Amino acid sequence: MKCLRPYRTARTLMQELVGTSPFHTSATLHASAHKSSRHITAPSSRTRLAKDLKPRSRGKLDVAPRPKADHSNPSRPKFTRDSVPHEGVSPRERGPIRRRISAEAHGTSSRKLESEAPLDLKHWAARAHSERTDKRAAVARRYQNVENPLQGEFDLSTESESSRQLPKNFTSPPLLDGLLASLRESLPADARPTPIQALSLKHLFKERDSAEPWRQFLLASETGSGKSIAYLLPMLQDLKKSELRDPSPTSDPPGPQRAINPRGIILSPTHELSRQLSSFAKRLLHNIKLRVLCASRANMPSAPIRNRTASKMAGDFSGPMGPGEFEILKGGKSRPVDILVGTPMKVLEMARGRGWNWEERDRKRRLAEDPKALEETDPETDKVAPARRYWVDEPEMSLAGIEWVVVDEADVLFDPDFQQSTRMLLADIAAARGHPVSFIPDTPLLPASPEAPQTAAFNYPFNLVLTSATIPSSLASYLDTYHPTLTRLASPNLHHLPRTIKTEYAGWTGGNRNADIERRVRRVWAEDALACAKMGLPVDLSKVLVFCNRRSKVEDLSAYLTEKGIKNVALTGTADGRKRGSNHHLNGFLRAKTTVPSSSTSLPSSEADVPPPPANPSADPKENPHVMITTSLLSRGLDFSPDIRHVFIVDEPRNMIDFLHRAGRSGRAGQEGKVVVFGRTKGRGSGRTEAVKKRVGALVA
Ligand SMILES: Nc1ncnc2c1ncn2[C@@H]1O[C@H](COP(=O)(O)OP(=O)(O)OP(=O)(O)O)[C@@H](O)[C@H]1O
Repeated sequence: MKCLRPYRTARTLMQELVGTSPFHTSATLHASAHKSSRHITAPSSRTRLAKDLKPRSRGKLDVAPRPKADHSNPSRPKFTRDSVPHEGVSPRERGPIRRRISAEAHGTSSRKLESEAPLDLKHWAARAHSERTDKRAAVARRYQNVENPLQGEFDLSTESESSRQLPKNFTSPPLLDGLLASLRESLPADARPTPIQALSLKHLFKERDSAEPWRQFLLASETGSGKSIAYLLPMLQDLKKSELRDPSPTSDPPGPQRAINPRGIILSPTHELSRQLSSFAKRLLHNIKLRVLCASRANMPSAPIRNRTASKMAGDFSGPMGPGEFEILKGGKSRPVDILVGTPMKVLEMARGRGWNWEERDRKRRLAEDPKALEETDPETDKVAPARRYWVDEPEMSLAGIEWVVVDEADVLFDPDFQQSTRMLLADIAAARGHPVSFIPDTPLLPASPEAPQTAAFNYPFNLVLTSATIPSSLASYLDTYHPTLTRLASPNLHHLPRTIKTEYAGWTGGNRNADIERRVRRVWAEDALACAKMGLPVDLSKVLVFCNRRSKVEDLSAYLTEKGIKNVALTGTADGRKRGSNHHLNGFLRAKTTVPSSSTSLPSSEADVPPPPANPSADPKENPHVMITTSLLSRGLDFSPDIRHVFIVDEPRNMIDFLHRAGRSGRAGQEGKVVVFGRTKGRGSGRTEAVKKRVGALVA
């Protein structure tokens, strides 16, 4: 008799066909959730925030005291949630008393009375209120047990008495009149130094000590807290003062004379940030007349040009160039430069000569394309074929006069992608100033062995200022080893979200994710329109910044929103707009030069005062893009317009450092902002969202 085939489930059938189970058992789900949360909870030392900044040796740490709540400030957001629902009396206070009296009068239990009470509007409101508060208390209890990644961070008990006596305004110590005037033009009239600026005023303005002329500082404070002013003011003031002391130095700086001889350099990770910083520095300098140059792509191409002949390359340098003058290649206009702003690679290119690393880059490129390409031997000489020869231009910048170096976004510029060029440049400057420091290219940035930390210290012959909103453990241990005398200045809110940023979570519906994002954008605009209509103000729709993890996702979402009639700007590393020498591709999203955040908003006193809303074509999202979609490229340092009140994080943040920087593009300088984190709230992947929620919850100040 023919034997019956055993009963096979759909699962086993599929397993046989595809070789693995396509279904998720609870075990595999758990494993995948565990794997994904491990991805977030066990970051490497590069992506893990440092637990403290206490120097292990001679360096100092100064943490600004926590500012006291200023209730008199009208710009402070007023939270009306949980306000008492009726007649100004809390139902929590009233409820039990009424119940007690009634229970006594009737001789019954309060529980019974409560259930029998008629459900009028007041009771309903009281019950809704207590349900809400209970729910919030439950959520708070849930997050109480979350391990705070920053526990023990910046123990304020170590704060010295003197750190409480921080300058309360920008005149103390006196800034140069011209600098103070420019600063006042750039900030609101009632602006006071932020904690990091107060620390800078206290520590960075000290007169140079002949015994220790060069100092090293770390400025660490949350995003949007004014670090740029904290380092620009002391640097600009010092450079101006030294110029006033010695207007025409008789002796040129040592070393070869070059077209530009800056006295200060600001390094940043992107061209966009360099341009914004240089234009901000220009605004601060227009009264004291120092000169700033941004070394951006506008000045010269930065990629190797393969079919470039030597004569064409030489042609770029037509025109006379004298010491202290810089021949702008396109304009042909020469001008002296005091401060240069640029990326480390760009500045190295100017200091070493264009093309200095092209041979090596070409070799690496060819090796990446075909590992055997460079092994081929030349049949005539029987030698390994050499890499292609490139023209190396004359260096056009001298590093010998540099007195200040600022490394903005230090955690990026000391991460593996940038650290080699950053350290190479610092070593070049030290060598040009006659005090070489040891630098071995290709060595990874690792702390030296504990036995020899002091011998490894870098004593650079210039003032060095490092700034960042996040200090990863790897950077903290590097600084301990190589910069033992570094003075660390930190704000009390470091490694937390700015207080003005609220977080919100949005669940995917399970359908098209792009459609979910579109719906959310439209909801933001509907809320804005309603709020404006209520106040009788012209419609002012928020701009939304959307962060994705991958370029393909940026392009896909951009195409979808365009199809749905939402104009947007999609910006990835290879975007054409980035190749121009300006920030025009970010127009409408970056803080405008003339925009000064107002600390007090005056509202119309009555409806009769409300002027008719003017037609503003730029406020129409169909005319003007109100959505920018990008990757982490634009998450660093850029000062976005206060119109950006919403940041959407649509892909799970890679780590909390990334999250803090992305979220920090809104809610800058005390403005309100909201970060909306998308994730799965049910089913597969919801564990990952829960892990992100916990991590983000720990960052809320
Ligand atoms: N004391 C102040 N009062 C009011 N506004 C200020 C003050 N200091 C700076 N600002 C404004 O705050 C905004 C953010 O400043 P800035 O870009 O320097 O922040 P940041 O700390 O460098 O941020 P990030 O970490 O994102 O780079 C700027 O528009 C600046 O003009």
